[in-house]
Amino acid sequence: MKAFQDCYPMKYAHCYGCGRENAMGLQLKSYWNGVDTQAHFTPGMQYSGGVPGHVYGGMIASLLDCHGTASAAAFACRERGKDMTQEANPARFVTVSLSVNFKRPTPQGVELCMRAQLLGVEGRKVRMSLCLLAGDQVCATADMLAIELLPEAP
Ligand SMILES: CCCCCCCCCCCCCCCC(=O)SCCNC(=O)CCNC(=O)[C@H](O)C(C)(C)COP(=O)(O)OP(=O)(O)OC[C@H]1O[C@@H](n2cnc3c(N)ncnc32)[C@H](O)[C@@H]1OP(=O)(O)O
Repeated sequence: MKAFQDCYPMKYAHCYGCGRENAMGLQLKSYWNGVDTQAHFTPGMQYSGGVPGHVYGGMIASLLDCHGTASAAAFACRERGKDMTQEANPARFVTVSLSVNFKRPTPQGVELCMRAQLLGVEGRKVRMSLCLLAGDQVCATADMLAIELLPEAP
């Protein structure tokens, strides 16, 4: 299965969180999970929060952010009757609003799962509900608004 981020043109493949061309980055990969989307990632021990054994909150926000923008593009393509993974130049989205609710400490040393659910597409706007799980425990939830970038001038 092709990851959403692997569909970004080379020019947009350098994001710290999800760019496949960023060797120092996280290289997050997002996929369909039925009608929703998901991604998995195990943060290294350097992403410790203040409490030993707990993941840094900024890392949690980054994982939700990058999974969210990729999901926004996939959801928007689907709403338009297209398959993002088959598009040569798919829609490109950026985050304008991300509100994270840290519900419980996120443990280090385990694979985390990020999920996104579409709430609605309105023109260039995609609203989503996201969550981050460790095993079956929801550690964080988020509301996100992503906006589609206008097509580049030739
Ligand atoms: C920058 C990178 C480029 C490359 C992209 C490549 C993409 C493929 C790689 C993806 C990689 C993933 C990356 C990880 C996720 C990030 O971290 S993205 C980086 C963080 N986000 C940003 O830097 C976004 C900064 N903001 C912007 O660039 C511009 O405000 C935007 C979003 C392009 C919109 O500007 P615009 O095209 O001039 O549109 P504008 O008319 O201002 O707004 C359109 C609509 O959005 C609404 N809106 C705009 N901003 C907001 C806001 N902050 N809150 C609420 N509503 C808003 C407006 O009210 C308007 O609504 P309507 O009036 O249509 O109802």
